[in-house]
Amino acid sequence: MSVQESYVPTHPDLFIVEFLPGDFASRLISLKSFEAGETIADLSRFTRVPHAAYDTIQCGPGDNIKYNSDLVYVNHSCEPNIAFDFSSKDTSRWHVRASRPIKQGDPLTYFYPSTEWNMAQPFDCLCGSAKCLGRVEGAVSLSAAELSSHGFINPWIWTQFEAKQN
Ligand SMILES: C[S@@+](CC[C@H](N)C(=O)[O-])C[C@H]1O[C@@H](n2cnc3c(N)ncnc32)[C@H](O)[C@@H]1O
Repeated sequence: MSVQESYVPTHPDLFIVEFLPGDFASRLISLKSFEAGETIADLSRFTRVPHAAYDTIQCGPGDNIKYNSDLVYVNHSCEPNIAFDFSSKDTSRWHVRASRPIKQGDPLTYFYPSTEWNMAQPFDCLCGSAKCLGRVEGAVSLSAAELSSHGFINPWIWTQFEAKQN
């Protein structure tokens, strides 16, 4: 059975996965409109995993989680429309929110270096934005200006960045 055939939506009221041919070409589409700053979903389904992979997200240094949800299909964009916020010490407050207005039918994207310090699977970005950085390897390879011009960045990434400077 293919991934598509065995797919069971985790948030059928919020998202739909658009399965596209090619490696890692699928994407997550919003079924609703959101205002900038609006919370879209909590991240309560996550589980911690020991190693970073293409389908994990970093919530702290050496701290990787699996979403266990459709959110794994959110692609990177250098001009993203959502943000994953791991800034609270209380994990029940971790959430994903709209970083700019989102219309029903828009693909959902976030800026991967906002959570990924050093990515397990770097790639050449196809986001098509005028602000595109090209190669996406994680925050470790970005300058302060590059890091600060693509929306929200998780505080622990800034902490790593400052440590690297010193
Ligand atoms: C967690 S997956 C996202 C869902 C993925 N598109 C899929 O079909 O499974 C992350 C992978 O998607 C691909 N990807 C995500 N955003 C991309 C982008 N802007 N340009 C090119 N590839 C991207 C990369 O291969 C990346 O390692």
